Amino acid sequence: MEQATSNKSTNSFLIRNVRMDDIDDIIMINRLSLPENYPYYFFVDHIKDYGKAFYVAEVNGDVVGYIMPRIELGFSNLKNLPSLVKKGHVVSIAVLEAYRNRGIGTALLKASMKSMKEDYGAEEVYLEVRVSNYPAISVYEKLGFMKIKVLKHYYADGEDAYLMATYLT
Ligand SMILES: CC(=O)SCCNC(=O)CCNC(=O)[C@H](O)C(C)(C)COP(=O)(O)OP(=O)(O)OC[C@H]1O[C@@H](n2cnc3c(N)ncnc32)[C@H](O)[C@@H]1OP(=O)(O)O
Ligand SMILES: [Zn+2]
Repeated sequence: MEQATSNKSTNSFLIRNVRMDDIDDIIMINRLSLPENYPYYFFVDHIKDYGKAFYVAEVNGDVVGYIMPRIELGFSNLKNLPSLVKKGHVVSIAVLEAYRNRGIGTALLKASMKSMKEDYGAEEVYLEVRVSNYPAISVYEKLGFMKIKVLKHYYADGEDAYLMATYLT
């Protein structure tokens, strides 16, 4: 009983909108989790411009994950249209290793996708992911993303990316 209660509390997390004072935690998580890193102002600009769809995950008051999005006007990745559409772009998502596989990444992405649609009017969402990144691809597929095409040598080390996209409904 005691054990069950404590397990439950260690596995619970909170998803909330980003604040400017989360930035140092986000940069730390980004550097620990991914080889794709960005300058400080890049995070500041995304918090300022797309903050409603930018979320962090907290466990016991500590930030342990983030999703950093952007909203763009561009050609649809899903339909062959001559006109431009509003698209959410997942620039970066990461959860500290010790907190993975308990639903945090899925919850961050779900929250951001909802805001992309409801707060920014985006019709679809896309991202790039390393072809070898099975955990990330499984999260994206679970939320309806499809592999649209392979972007050859997309990453600095030469690895290919999948461009993945889905409708925001
Ligand atoms: C656009 C981009 O940013 S692409 C780069 C994505 N980020 C990274 O790669 C950074 C390092 N990775 C991470 O931070 C995390 O793994 C994330 C953000 C991708 C996922 O976060 P998590 O909190 O672990 O996600 P969550 O718990 O919701 O789901 C993980 C899923 O991966 C699955 N998984 C774990 N390991 C593997 C594996 N080796 N192969 C296939 N699936 C796997 C789990 O089964 C789980 O799916 P399920 O819920 O259907 O069982
Ligand atoms: Zn991208």
